[in-house]
Amino acid sequence: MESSATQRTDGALTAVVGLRPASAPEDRREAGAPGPSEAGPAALELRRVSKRFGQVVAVRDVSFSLGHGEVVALLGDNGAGKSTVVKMISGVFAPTSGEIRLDGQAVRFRNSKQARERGIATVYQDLALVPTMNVWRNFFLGSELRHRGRLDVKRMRAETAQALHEIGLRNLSSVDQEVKGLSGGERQALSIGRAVHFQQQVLLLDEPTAALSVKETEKVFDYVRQARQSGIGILLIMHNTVQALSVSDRVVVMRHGEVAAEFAVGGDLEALAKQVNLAISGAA
Ligand SMILES: Nc1ncnc2c1ncn2[C@@H]1O[C@H](COP(=O)(O)OP(=O)(O)OP(=O)(O)O)[C@@H](O)[C@H]1O
Repeated sequence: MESSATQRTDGALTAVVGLRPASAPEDRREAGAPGPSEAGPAALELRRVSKRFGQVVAVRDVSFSLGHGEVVALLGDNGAGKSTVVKMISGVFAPTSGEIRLDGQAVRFRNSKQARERGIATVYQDLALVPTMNVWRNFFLGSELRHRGRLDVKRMRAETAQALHEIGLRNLSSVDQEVKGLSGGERQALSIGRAVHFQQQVLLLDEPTAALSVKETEKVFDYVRQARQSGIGILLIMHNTVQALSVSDRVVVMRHGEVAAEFAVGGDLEALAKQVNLAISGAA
C-alpha cells in the first residue's frame, strides 16, 4: 500500500492513502451509478469557516468538500467542533467568517428552514420524527401531497412504501404503523429515505449509529450506501473510526476546532484506522 502525507500550508497534516483495492467504496458502487464527481463543483464546500462564541473559538478556518454521491465522515473527540460545523451547514448558526458553498454557490442561511429549502437534510441523534404519528405521515411531514384540496393519502402511502423499499427497508409491516414502534435502524431508514425521495443535495447524519446494535448499524450503513447511489452527498458525524471507515470515501479529522487531517479511504483499513486515531488524539 502506498501512503503519502503532506503538510498543508495551514499546518494541518493531510494524508492520502494511495492504492485502492477492490474493497474500496468506489469499487463497491454499482456500475453506472453516480459516484463522487471528479468534475464540476462539490455538493458542499466549506472555505476557511470559523465560529466564535464570545471569547471561545469553537471552529477555526475549517475547509473541506463533499462531492455528489460521496460519503465523508467527520471524526474527532468530544469538543473538537463537529457539532458546530454541522450546525453552521444546517443553518442553526451563521459562521463568524468563511464561506459555505452549495454546488459552487456561496450560501448564507438565516435559519435551518432556509438550509432545508436549499437541499440540506439534517438528521440529528434524536431524529426529527413524531413518534405518535405513523410512518407515512412522518415521511411527508411538512411536504404533504394534496389532491383537489384534500390530503392525497393514497399517494403518500404508496410513495412512502416505495421509497423505503428503495432505500432497503424491505420488512416493514405497514406504513400505517406508528413510528414509536420502529427500531432505531428503521427510523434512520425513514429519515435517509425521505432525504433521497425529496432530492436533497446534502444529507448530514449526526451519530447515526449511536445506541444501535452491530446488526442495526450494518443495516444503517446499507441505507447510506443506497442513498449514495442517488447522487446525494452524505456527511457522517461519527465517533467510531472503524465504523466510519467501513462506509466512507474520505474522512476529515477535527481537533481543537480545526481540520487536523484528511484521509482517502482505501487499502489496509486496519492500518488506516490507526493513522486516523493518531490524528484524532493529536499524536500524529
Ligand atoms: N453555544 C456555545 N457557546 C460557547 N461555546 C460553545 C458553544 N457551542 C460549542 N461550544 C464550544 O465549542 C467547542 C466545540 O464544540 P462542539 O459541540 O462543536 O464539539 P463536538 O466535536 O461536536 O463535540 P461532541 O462530540 O461532544 O458533540 C467546545 O469547546 C464547546 O465547548
